[in-house]
Amino acid sequence: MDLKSNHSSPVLTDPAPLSKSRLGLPSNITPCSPAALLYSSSGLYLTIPEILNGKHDDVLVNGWLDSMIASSPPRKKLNKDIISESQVDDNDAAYQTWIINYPSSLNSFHLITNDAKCKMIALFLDYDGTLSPIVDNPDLAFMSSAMRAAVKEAANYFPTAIISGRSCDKVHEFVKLSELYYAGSHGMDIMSPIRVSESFGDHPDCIKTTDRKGKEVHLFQPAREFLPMINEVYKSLIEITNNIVGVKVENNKFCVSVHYRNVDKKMWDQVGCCVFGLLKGFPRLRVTHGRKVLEVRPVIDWNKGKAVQFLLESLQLSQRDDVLPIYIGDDRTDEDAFKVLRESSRGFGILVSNVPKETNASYSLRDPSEVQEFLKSLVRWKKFTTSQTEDIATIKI
Ligand SMILES: O=P(O)(O)OC[C@H]1O[C@H](O[C@H]2O[C@H](CO)[C@@H](O)[C@H](O)[C@H]2O)[C@H](O)[C@@H](O)[C@@H]1O
Repeated sequence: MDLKSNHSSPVLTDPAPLSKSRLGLPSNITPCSPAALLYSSSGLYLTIPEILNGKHDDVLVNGWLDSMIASSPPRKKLNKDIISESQVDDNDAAYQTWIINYPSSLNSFHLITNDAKCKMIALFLDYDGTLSPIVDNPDLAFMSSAMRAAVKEAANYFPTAIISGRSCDKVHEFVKLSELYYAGSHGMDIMSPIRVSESFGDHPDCIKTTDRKGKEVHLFQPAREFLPMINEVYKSLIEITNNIVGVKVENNKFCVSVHYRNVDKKMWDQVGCCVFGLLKGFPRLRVTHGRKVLEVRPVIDWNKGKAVQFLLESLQLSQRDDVLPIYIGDDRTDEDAFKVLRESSRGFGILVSNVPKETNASYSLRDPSEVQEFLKSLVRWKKFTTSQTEDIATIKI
């Protein structure tokens, strides 16, 4: 990736913003009744009752509503009283088949360390669902102190970055570790060390600033020009979803999350209608699906995968054959990072999931507690191999 040769903003040349195909809708259908949706990027001319009166026909429901449902698999029920034995068996059988292709990185730890022999591991960690368990209230997605200790210890041995959909500030508030690198807003807000190499240093979206400790750093914000638009959309979304019980709209600086986890399933189409309807007036914004969340973000060619490449370059690790990047994440947006690693044949992704999912990751872990165990195992292995190397060096002397 070379941004130096092209100093334009990484905005997609053909954004195809919110086309019907992008929404998964056939060409003869608009997401919501056109008469009901009169938005412009500078103002909103629609009241909630109008949206609620909009027709939600089958085709509409089979479009983004299906995506909303598909991206929100139910949490696995462990209580056998609630689901039948045969269902439990079916689910387990599907998982057991899936895990053959995406083995547990705890059970296949020897394969991973074999790969990592004589290499420097670079760790990339997603936050929600990876370092902290998924909870109903996004404001309460705290990380346990045991997990914090495991990440801190890992960062002592491997360059470690958090790449999250949340704003940098918010994820830093949760993680509270200054020894890490942070990429917020799905990688659209990166604070990285000052580079010796110039390939990003003089990019117009990359400025020099100081971090919380007063240290000089580079701040890379490829979507900076979208800030006023994102704020406008954030305010409008709060307003138009106001009547839908359980909706939560979260400002993540360069993107907005619209959560429907606590919304009655019957109302999900109305959440979708509000979001996709509003965005008809903002062709430079698009929606991606997360775990019971619609994420509104700029149509720019930037994602968590690009953020991984950017950080590897910033840390001057991208040209080295002896670096093994490992990315751990649970969400659809993490797939961009898994894909980058898979396609470059450098390192690999680990998907955090206890249900079978289509993925570009190579390994899996069931939940954040297994992530914690994996990080601790990596550190134990690293300490052991380092002490062995030191022993050999001592014998030679
Ligand atoms: O990239 P991530 O760090 O995984 O962030 C993705 C989104 O995570 C958060 O939402 C998710 O976790 C919440 C807390 O467990 C949960 O309530 C919600 O349903 C999940 O979608 C966060 O609130 C979003 O802003 C992030 O974009």
